[in-house]
Amino acid sequence: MISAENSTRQAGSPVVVTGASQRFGRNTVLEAIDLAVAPGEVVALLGPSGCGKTTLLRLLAGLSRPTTGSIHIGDQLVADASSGAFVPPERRSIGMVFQDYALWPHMTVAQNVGFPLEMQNIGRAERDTRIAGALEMVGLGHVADRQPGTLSGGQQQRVALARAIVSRPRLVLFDEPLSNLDRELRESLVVDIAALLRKLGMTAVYVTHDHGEAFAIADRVAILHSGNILQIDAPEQLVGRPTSPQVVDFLKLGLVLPAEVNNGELVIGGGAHRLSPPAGLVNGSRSGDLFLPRSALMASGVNNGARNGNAISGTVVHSMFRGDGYAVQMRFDQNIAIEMFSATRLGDGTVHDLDISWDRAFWYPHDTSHTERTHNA
Ligand SMILES: Nc1ncnc2c1ncn2[C@@H]1O[C@H](COP(=O)(O)OP(=O)(O)OP(=O)(O)O)[C@@H](O)[C@H]1O
Repeated sequence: MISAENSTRQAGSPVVVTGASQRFGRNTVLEAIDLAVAPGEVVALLGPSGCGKTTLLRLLAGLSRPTTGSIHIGDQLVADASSGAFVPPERRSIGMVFQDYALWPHMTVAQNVGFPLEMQNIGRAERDTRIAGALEMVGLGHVADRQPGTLSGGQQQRVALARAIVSRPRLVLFDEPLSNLDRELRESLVVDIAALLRKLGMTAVYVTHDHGEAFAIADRVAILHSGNILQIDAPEQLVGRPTSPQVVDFLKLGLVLPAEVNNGELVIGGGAHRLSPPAGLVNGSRSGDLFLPRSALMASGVNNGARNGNAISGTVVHSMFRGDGYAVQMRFDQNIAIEMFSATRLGDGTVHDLDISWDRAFWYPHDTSHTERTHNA
């Protein structure tokens, strides 16, 4: 159990990234990223493999230089592509926690945790007090004299966390820190890390590809896709008001159906489905993506062949028992499927109508003259 009850609250620094891009040869991995992290704020970078999360973290750490743009940590300009200014990692006052713990096996836990303080030439007595304090905070005061190799994975990651915070850095960076741990341990440790960061008021950037982890730890989550930040918002806002179909798709929030608008009707899949949206939802555009969150869809029974503009029919791929009901995979088109919850098993291959609550639907117009997404609430 991590405890921060006796620590003094300290504020981390703000971080401002302006127009930062990263190119490797002809490959642009990050495109003109703007990101502002407030003092004491925890921001998660969430996105699929290869979207540029670690690359952005490495820029913040000073492990690589941006091709364009600049980065401030607090008042310090730590990287600026146009002037060539660059502050190396050891002079940025940052703590880092990696996926593989990166502890020194030949040192004791206390020596590992005290290493950043030694680098800062902090005297022995002060060092010992701070090491003991940091180990206490991560609930590992009793293993100070052990070697990391004799500890469990979860304990080793707590040692790495103690080492990252012991020198009271301005910013703590996490790169998929829980990926090597089993699910139960991940869930408990993420809650503990979040509590510790909040107690200490530390600014943190946390890279993960796990939605649950990002939502549990972050004040705001940035969704990265192909080197761009698609949306950065509080978890509730991301789920409740996604600003693009890509965000919906990545977070698996429901059904995204590309549609043409014809005489007020939404024509989907070349006419396979025809829906009658309420006035105002599609707002005069000719085509777009209709987003129906799971909460906007309710199974209303086996389709009887009749056309209903307020329901969409899908074919059950399979129903899987999940203890409190069934996870049902439904297919609407060759490439469009979602997983839904049903209290009863729905027969494989049967066609069901899903009633649409239009007040929960979103519309993302394709037409450039209608770039705002609309929501019918
Ligand atoms: N030093 C490098 N030279 C060339 N390409 C690189 C270099 N570092 C990263 N890349 C490329 O940049 C892209 C983004 O990599 P990055 O590690 O930032 O992704 P990520 O989102 O962290 O992915 P993952 O979740 O798999 O770690 C990848 O296509 C990767 O191959």
